[in-house]
Amino acid sequence: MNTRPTISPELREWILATSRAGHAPQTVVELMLSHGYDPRHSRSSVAEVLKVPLATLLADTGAPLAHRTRHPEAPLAKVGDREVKIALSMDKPALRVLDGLLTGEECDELIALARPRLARALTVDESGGQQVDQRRTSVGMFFKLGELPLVAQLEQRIAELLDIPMSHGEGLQILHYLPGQEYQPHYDWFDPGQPGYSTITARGGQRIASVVMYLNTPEAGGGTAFPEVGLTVTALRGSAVYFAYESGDASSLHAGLPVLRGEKWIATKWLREKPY
Ligand SMILES: O=C(O)CCC(=O)C(=O)O
Ligand SMILES: [Fe+2]
Repeated sequence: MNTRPTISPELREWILATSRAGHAPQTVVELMLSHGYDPRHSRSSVAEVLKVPLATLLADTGAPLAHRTRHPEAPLAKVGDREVKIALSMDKPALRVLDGLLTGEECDELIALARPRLARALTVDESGGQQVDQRRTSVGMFFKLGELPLVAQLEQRIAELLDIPMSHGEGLQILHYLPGQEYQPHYDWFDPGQPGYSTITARGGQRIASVVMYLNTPEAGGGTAFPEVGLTVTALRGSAVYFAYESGDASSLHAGLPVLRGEKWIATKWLREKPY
């Protein structure tokens, strides 16, 4: 019996390109599964094209492996052509302040790209739908994953810094706050007890970490507060706060404090445990 998989030229090309982009063979398998490919076919195709032993790829089933982020270590992390400063580290919640994650020009360009597309920011409601929420009064928009070269470049930088495939990221969200606007204390992870939990996590699973990037420096106010640990991260153009919250860490409660003067622009990247 011929046990070699039938692999279309397109699929072969995609597997090679995905591997060249830095994804491990197992991740390529997971990506295929998330696109609806049959588990056995995914595994045998990746083994064949990337010339890795079939036994090194998980025999399993269709359920992609849960992934964790790596917390960057002080003092510096080199990612591509950037040197990011780890200005502050905290264990609980697992948190890092990342200085110089973006250049000033990148911040300005993101704002310019997002500005014409802003609408009132929503939150996820109990059943997994989107809702207007009094706790969140900013306006915002989402870029699709890799939608523009700058967006893709930033997503690649975050993926490398946190050692998690780009495919685990939700689309980049841009938020704009004016004086008085805020995002009241909340968790970014989804409560397993809420009715819409299985709908919200059907794609990508649970959220495991967030990166909030500051695209400008508000004149006053607008920091990100972590009230459980008495920490406020200053919103400074080009810097970011990364925090992770495995198994729904309650210490990751946080808030976008009201802007007092000026305005505030952020880009938020949420990461999931599985390809999203
Ligand atoms: O505005 C901030 O500083 C925090 C934003 C935030 O918590 C979020 O986008 O989930
Ligand atoms: Fe948040």
